[in-house]
Amino acid sequence: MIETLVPVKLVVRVPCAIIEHQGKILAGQRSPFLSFPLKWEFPGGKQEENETDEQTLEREIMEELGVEIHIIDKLPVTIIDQGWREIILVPFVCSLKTENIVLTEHEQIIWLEPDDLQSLDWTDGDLGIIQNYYQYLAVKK
Ligand SMILES: Nc1nc2c([nH]c(=O)n2[C@@H]2O[C@H](COP(=O)(O)OP(=O)(O)OP(=O)(O)O)[C@@H](O)[C@H]2O)c(=O)[nH]1
Repeated sequence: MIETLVPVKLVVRVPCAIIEHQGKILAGQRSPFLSFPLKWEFPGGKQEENETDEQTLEREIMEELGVEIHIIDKLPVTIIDQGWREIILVPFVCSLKTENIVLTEHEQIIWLEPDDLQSLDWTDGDLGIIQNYYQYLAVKK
């Protein structure tokens, strides 16, 4: 019998928020000291045990931006295969329930018109999320 060792791949589920406010969308720039330094992302983070996607998102947004959000819609997931791990990005369209943003992790944030989102240097996978968001907006019209 031939035995082979099948490497186990880490799977990380990451709910993230496309936050709409006054016609603009929030993008966050990652810290220079973390993975994907200075890349742009939709705020969010890794799911913890026994959390729903929505609970993770509300917790992460409170931790990272200090605000509460309304979750409006869920967009298709995007999977990023990094070889050693797979990141399942779960994007939600959201609005702000409270508005006083205090940054605890991001280098900076920026509010952009939807059409301008593609001008930033996003983390892998986020351009797919942006395309899905455009389709969502087109159907909503
Ligand atoms: N929140 C968020 N994370 C994203 C996006 N795109 C993307 O690839 N990611 C990746 O998903 C993971 C989110 O985990 P995290 O927010 O806890 O960040 P982290 O730096 O502690 O994670 P890491 O050091 O394990 O990479 C990161 O590796 C991040 O780079 C995105 O749009 N939003």
